[in-house]
Amino acid sequence: MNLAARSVGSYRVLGRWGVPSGGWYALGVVLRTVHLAYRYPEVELFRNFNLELSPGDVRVILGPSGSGKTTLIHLLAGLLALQEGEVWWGATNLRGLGEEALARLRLGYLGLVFQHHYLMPELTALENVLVPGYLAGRVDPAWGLELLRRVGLADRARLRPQALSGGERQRVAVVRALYLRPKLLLADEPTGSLDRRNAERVLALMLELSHDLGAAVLLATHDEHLVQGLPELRLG
Ligand SMILES: Nc1ncnc2c1ncn2[C@@H]1O[C@H](COP(=O)(O)OP(=O)(O)OP(=O)(O)O)[C@@H](O)[C@H]1O
Repeated sequence: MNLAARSVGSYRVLGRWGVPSGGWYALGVVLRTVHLAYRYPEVELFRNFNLELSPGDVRVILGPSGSGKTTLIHLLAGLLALQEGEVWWGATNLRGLGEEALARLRLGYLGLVFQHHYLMPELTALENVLVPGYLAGRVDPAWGLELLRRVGLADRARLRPQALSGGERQRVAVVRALYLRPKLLLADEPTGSLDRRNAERVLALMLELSHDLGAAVLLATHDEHLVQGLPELRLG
């Protein structure tokens, strides 16, 4: 698979044009970090971390185990309290948002994929895909089925996770994350528990579907080989 040949949108660096933060400029930005820093008592993970994603952009966060990838994804998702710096989703600064406002915003704005699929075992593949729809009051089985078809799983829609392969489960998780057409997809080692062939397939489908739905993608992984050719930032 030649990922380098895939359309990955534009790659821009914060401050390249010296444009000030906020205002009209923020409308075209899906995710922005400004001087982000994080440390645990024993270790500083990153400092002055600046990142900007526009609609359709794809960026990889590369780093070895323990370099802070998961911590960074959690900060960007608003799942971990900020220490220093800012995280913006479009024109909204996450700092100062209450839990309830953040949860409401997250539902429509953000898709999340983790190494583990976190599918609900008692629900079918299609029902799992529809879970965000129930939470947001936007249940559309035809759309869920269409997305499953896009990742080659239309004939698996009525099966429960235990009847699916690892790669199939992860494709369902990707579809669930994209069901509400989020502006931003954050993926933390989404292929970490798959073999090479399945990892490549899941990654390719995730990028293709995100691209078609207009979502910017930030993907954290330690696997340099898998993401060769995609624009990257390094931690650690
Ligand atoms: N709650 C915590 N308290 C103290 N240290 C922590 C905590 N969570 C993570 N760490 C440390 O911070 C560092 C970064 O952890 P993190 O999980 O973000 O890295 P990672 O790059 O995602 O690693 P991996 O690829 O192994 O999942 C590690 O050294 C970890 O031990």
